[in-house]
Amino acid sequence: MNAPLSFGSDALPTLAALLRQPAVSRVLVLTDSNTARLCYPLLQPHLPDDHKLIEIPAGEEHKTLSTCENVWNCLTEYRTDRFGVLVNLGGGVVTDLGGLCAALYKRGIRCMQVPTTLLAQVDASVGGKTGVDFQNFKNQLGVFQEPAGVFIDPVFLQTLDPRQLKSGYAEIVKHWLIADAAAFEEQRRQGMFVEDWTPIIRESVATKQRIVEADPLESGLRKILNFGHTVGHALESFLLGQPGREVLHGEAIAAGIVCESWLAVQKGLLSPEELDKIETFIFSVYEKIHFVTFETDAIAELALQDKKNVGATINCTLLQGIGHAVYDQPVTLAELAESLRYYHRL
Ligand SMILES: NC(=O)c1ccc[n+]([C@@H]2O[C@H](COP(=O)([O-])OP(=O)(O)OC[C@H]3O[C@@H](n4cnc5c(N)ncnc54)[C@H](O)[C@@H]3O)[C@@H](O)[C@H]2O)c1
Ligand SMILES: O=C(O)C(=O)C[C@@H](O)[C@H](O)[C@H](O)COP(=O)(O)O
Ligand SMILES: [Zn+2]
Repeated sequence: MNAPLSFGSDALPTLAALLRQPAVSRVLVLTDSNTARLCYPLLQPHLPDDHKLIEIPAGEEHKTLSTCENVWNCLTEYRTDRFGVLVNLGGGVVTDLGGLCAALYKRGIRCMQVPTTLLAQVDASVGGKTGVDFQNFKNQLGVFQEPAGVFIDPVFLQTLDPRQLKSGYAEIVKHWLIADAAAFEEQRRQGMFVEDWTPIIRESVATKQRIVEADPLESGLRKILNFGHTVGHALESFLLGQPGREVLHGEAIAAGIVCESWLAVQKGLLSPEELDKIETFIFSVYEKIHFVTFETDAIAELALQDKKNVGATINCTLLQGIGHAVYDQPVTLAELAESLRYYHRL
């Protein structure tokens, strides 16, 4: 079941009321170095006076087990008991990592997600996937654990830089492509022009919640939420830890969307005209990610660690027409590498 979700200007007051209940022994707030500065001042008036702060460095490179250890050190030093509540205030790195820290500390304490990036508001804070990267493989360690609540207030987006907004937008586009052809068509016609994110966030969250509700542990249908991620994660992993070449999660997923749409055309699931619409739209928003052709095999091989695989079979989620996705579509390493070469040539 999806966690209770509170949206808009009600979100933080609702959180405040929950944190003041007697069943909460202590409130701990997890931030990264940016959200400590830019988002905590908005949350602070809603917190009990005796809350404690835990800060981690910002960035995907810190989404690791060693950062978790620092968080667990702090929880332990503050003598947090099982009735402590961890409030994760940040983007997807903080909500994923904080979710995992809460799930494992003393076999599980409650956490509340307060997402502060567009990406975390429409995707990462919803659905209970927690995790950290390991050996640069994305979310290699993690558990499914729903938070005690999700509190989405678009006010946090006011300080977010445009590159981060675009990164989050990729997951919105993914939701349209797998489940809402009409919304994709509307955005395609007007370009990425958004005056008010609020209705778009609401819609996107509702799409994700519907899918998660049907298959919370990803035994089937939920795999459609992973569209763009077989290639996208491989690309993100490949570039992670190469100074100056790192890309944001959503940027990698935008590239993955193009590659996997091309794969769908090869399998006769998507028409060339639909592929053209998708890639024209993607390139109207995102710059091309640079790699050289001789790197394509190495990038493709990283997909051997994808969580949708069974044994040596790489299972992709592909579009069967815009607005509809099918999961467990086997693809070969050679096909994945070819899709990257197609992207490279565009
Ligand atoms: N669990 C899931 O279902 C799920 C879904 C999608 C993505 N993810 C994960 O989410 C992560 C990406 O999340 P992200 O894009 O939010 O990145 P992020 O958490 O790194 O945040 C991006 C940057 O924005 C800063 N920031 C956060 N809120 C801000 C604000 N309001 N104003 C100014 N700066 C702010 C952060 O400090 C960081 O520097 C990836 O690790 C990805 O794997 C998880
Ligand atoms: O919620 C899901 O399910 C997703 O796949 C959403 C993705 O956008 C997200 O990036 C997720 O973290 C990927 O999960 P993984 O299982 O491929 O690590
Ligand atoms: Zn994603």
